[in-house]
Amino acid sequence: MKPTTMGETWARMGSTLAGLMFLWAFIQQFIPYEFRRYIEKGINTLVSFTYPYVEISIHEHMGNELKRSEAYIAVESYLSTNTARNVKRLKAEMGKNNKLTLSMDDYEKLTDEYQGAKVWWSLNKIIRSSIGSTYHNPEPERRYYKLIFHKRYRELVTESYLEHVMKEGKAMKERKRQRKLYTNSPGYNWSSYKSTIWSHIAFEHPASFQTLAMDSKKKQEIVDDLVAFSNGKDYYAKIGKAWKRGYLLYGPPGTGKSTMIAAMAKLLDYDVYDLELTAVKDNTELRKLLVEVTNRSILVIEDIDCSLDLTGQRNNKAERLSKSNVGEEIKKSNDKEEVKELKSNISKVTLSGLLNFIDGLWSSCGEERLVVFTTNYVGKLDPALVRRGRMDKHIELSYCSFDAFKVLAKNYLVLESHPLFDCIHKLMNETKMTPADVAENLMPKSVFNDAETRLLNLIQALREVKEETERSNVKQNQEDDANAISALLNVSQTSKLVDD
Ligand SMILES: Nc1ncnc2c1ncn2[C@@H]1O[C@H](COP(=O)(O)OP(=O)(O)OP(=O)(O)O)[C@@H](O)[C@H]1O
Ligand SMILES: [Mg+2]
Repeated sequence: MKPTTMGETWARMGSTLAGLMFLWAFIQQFIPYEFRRYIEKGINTLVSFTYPYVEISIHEHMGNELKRSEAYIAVESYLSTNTARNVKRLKAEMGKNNKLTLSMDDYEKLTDEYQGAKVWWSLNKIIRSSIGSTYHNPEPERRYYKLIFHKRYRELVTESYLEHVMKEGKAMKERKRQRKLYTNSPGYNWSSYKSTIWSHIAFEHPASFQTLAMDSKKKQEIVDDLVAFSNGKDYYAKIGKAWKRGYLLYGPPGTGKSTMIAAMAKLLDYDVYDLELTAVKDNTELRKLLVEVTNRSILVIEDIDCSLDLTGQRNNKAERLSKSNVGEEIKKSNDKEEVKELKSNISKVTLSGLLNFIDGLWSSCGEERLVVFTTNYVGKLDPALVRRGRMDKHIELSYCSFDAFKVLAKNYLVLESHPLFDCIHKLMNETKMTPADVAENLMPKSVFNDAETRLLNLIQALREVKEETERSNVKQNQEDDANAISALLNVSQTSKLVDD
């Protein structure tokens, strides 16, 4: 690619055209309408005769498509290769390994050569005027690339060059890809200036399946399942199933559910979309969000039991107001702003709306996607939500086993074995401690903490948990005995009354 040499030509052509337009605007008011149509038609024919160039536009969004066009994304990465050298105004974005990826800025142009043919690319935008735009909520912008080439290269460009651009662009995008963590913001005004309703940051979570503490056989089974899924394009097409898979991760807090999601993303090199369901207004907004999710990604809904009420109406997470309370509050309130805020607390995301995306007709949009739900209380979930086909694989993450402890010891202490391991093994069979708590005890608490001190800390903590469990078991037994005795006494008193 070479820097544009067309600059002056464009400028000259622009001013000539502007002059002609002005002249035409002036004289057309003296010409009757019928003649004007003929003249305009004639001018168009003349221009197409004399203007030897062909133009192709590639829009970021086609028609009513909600997703960014794949062709646009491919052109963007194809042109980014030599952009840094050839273009003066650039946009920078964080790429792989903390390196900046550069692409051309709006209204920049550059020249490319392909098999002896010269072509010109430019990045333009259309600002659509809409009612109600303000400084904070400006007009929506629609970007598009324009490709210009001489008509004698029409065949070469349409049949070979564009294919080359698509292929190279997609390959470059994949090479430079930095994994991203996306999230949705509450009450987002999606018609505004941003082209996407997800916000993202670079995703560089250090967790991997090597560092994940769990039963090694179970871990291998999950890894095999994930790898088979990511290589399963042809298989899924053959059996007529959308190329996606659902995982339900359940278990007590601190057992590694979120850590496993990070490990999954690292293993498959996928992006993560962390969907905060309580921030989604209704099913329409949910649909807009989900069609924007890119391929090769994991859609995550954490704590699904807290996000969605199983009657179909969303629960307000934590202490938010319940629907009936909101209704009461709205009636009482005189403040318009407060009423607006209270109304926005009423959500309309339904269970059926969510299910429709997981395996309804909408699920077929996009491919190579994992859907992961996490919960602490698997029993609370609606069977419809977690049945196979929706959540294909159910994975229980539980308290730390000795096998899992060995992984943590390797991660935190770089130890494969130690004489204290036997004692820990025995205590772990008798107690329940989460991997998060085990990991915390293995962390250095000062610079002088060696591996042995940290193992002793863990033993101490395990003993405390064991004693606490025993104490609460004794208390529970005493309560049970007391309840049984009072029940017996009640029965004997009743029978005495009956006898009397
Ligand atoms: N199985 C595990 N392997 C390695 N580290 C773990 C594991 N489980 C927990 N941890 C450690 O404990 C911390 C908390 O774990 P994590 O956030 O994955 O738990 P969680 O199951 O998602 O909990 P919650 O249900 O509260 O969301 C992690 O940062 C990690 O360091
Ligand atoms: Mg979690």
